[in-house]
Amino acid sequence: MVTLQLDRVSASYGRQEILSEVSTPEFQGGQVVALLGPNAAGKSTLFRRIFGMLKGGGHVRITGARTATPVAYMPQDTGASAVLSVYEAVLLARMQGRGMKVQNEDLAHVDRALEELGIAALGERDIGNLSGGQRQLLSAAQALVQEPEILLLDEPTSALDLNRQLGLLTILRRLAEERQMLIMAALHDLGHALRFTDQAMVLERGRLITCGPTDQVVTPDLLRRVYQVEARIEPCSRGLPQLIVEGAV
Ligand SMILES: Nc1ncnc2c1ncn2[C@@H]1O[C@H](COP(=O)(O)OP(=O)(O)OP(=O)(O)O)[C@@H](O)[C@H]1O
Repeated sequence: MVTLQLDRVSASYGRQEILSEVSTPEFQGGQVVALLGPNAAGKSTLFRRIFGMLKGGGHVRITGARTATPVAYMPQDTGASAVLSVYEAVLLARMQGRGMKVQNEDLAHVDRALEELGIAALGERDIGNLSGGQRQLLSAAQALVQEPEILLLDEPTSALDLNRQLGLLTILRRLAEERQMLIMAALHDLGHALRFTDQAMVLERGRLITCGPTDQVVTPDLLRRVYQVEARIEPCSRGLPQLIVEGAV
């Protein structure tokens, strides 16, 4: 089973250190981990560091991977400038690192990713003409079609309507279990974190301030200290944890 552990991971842009000695316990395939923290805390920077786009101190330890490139990364902003159809864009993502000889299996994976994310009907559309939410679902399809063992998602639901937010998070939860994939998602919606993730890690000004089971990490105290909001967490009528924000501190 794939595992990911951060050991005193640091990262800088030029001389400015952004991440400082971030260490975590070992996360495992099948888990969904929320990466939390206020704006500019360093969440995207941590993803770039894990993905290998940024170098820095410390170690990103990945063990038990079946493939040479086990990590896929869905960045936050996905401007689409190339003249490609949605289908072609997902196929191109699929072929990254696999050469250009497209097999039937690759096409089947593209179909499945588009189907799973509910955008199969957009296959022929030019990626330049998609709405923000459609583009976000396309990015998720481009990441999933690579069959990653570790999937890093930077605010994957930020442009989606409520129904699609729940839909995407439900699919990710299921895929993590079915494929024993480790998913790490940066989220600003702490209610979603409570509902859909097993573990949570919180960055503040580039430092990890807490990490553990989400229901032990996301507490009124954390919301007050880190996010400066007063909030309660209560079970909804279905017994699921619900975050009720009362206001700014
Ligand atoms: N390419 C870059 N060059 C220089 N500084 C950068 C660069 N990218 C990000 N930063 C800075 O690094 C810090 C962390 O940014 P990062 O995008 O990692 O935060 P974040 O937690 O993802 O924020 P948000 O929730 O607002 O998306 C910020 O102060 C940001 O201005």
